Amino acid sequence: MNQSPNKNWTPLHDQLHKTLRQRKLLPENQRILIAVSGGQDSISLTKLLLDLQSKWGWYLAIAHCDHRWRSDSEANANYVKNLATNWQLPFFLAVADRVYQSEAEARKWRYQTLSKIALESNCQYIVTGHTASDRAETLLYNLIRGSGTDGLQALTWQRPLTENSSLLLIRPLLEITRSQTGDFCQKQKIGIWEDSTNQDLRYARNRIRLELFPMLRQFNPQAELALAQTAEILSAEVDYLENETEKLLEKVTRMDIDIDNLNISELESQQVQYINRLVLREVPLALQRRVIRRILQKVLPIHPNFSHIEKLTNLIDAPNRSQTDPFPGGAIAKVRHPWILLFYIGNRE
Ligand SMILES: Nc1ncnc2c1ncn2[C@@H]1O[C@H](COP(=O)(O)OP(=O)(O)OP(=O)(O)O)[C@@H](O)[C@H]1O
Repeated sequence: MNQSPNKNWTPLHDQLHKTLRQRKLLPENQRILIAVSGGQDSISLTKLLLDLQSKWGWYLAIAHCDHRWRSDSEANANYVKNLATNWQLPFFLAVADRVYQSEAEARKWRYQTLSKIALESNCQYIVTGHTASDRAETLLYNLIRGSGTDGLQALTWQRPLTENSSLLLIRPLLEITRSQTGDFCQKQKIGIWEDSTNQDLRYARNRIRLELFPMLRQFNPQAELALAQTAEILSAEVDYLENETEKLLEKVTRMDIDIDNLNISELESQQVQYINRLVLREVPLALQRRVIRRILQKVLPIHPNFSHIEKLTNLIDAPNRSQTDPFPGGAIAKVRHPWILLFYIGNRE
């Protein structure tokens, strides 16, 4: 890219410009709401987008959510407000009506609030400052908790935020590390609001960042980037597999074989999910497991784990009349060639 006349232009500007162009994340002339916490990542994102604004013709605005969690929450909000004023950007503040008990609850409120502000101000995009470092940490965290490959996708470039509107959440900094945003703020002489809870080792995420990652860097100084790239590769693979699973699921559960001769009166009070073993036998194990997991998600009262999925997958090749011991919630699966019959009580949907 040609050198910009802006003397503060940096390689990070070039990198983001390239990412936006290649991935088509934020098209020209769109209205964009930037979620700004006041930390180095979202501040860097705001400054970078502001500097790129004239090239892309965007409308930009800032939103900050005050969770009222910390004693300095209001000062934090004022800090972001002043920044918006200095940069001549419209500013929206939302203050939580109550103090949410868990991080998950607070996050839910934040995304709902940001969506509302975006819709009211006619913005089609909300952008956040999630970085490659966040992606690497999420990947590790999910890996340790055994979330399977879907959890390993770990933060995607974009996702829809609401069901009935086209509002999108975009994370443009997923190839930029936290140390890069730190350097950027320092060199651009932009102050940041340090969130004191980021140092609190009672939070698992902080321990991963402050204790685990320094160790991992001893094995590979680029550990964060390596993990973030792995998340990127897995993300595309999971998308592909999920598409295939969706198509297969329809075939596997379609009732196009005569089932009249199956004696299922023994469990009349229960519901039955039919699973076509002949179709499943023709596909790779990776897809068998995915289809089985999707069926169990619908039927079990809890999230199916590895052993639940294996138990049912094993019936694909098991002798006729084999059956499993009960799953949580009492569901039982029986083989009645060519079907697996999964008897269960109630329905999660
Ligand atoms: N209080 C806030 N107000 C506005 N935006 C925020 C706020 N907190 C976080 N964000 C946005 O979310 C991004 C990620 O922040 P952070 O990692 O602290 O949140 P998280 O809750 O861990 O992430 P996630 O939202 O993915 O669960 C920030 O870069 C910023 O864009």
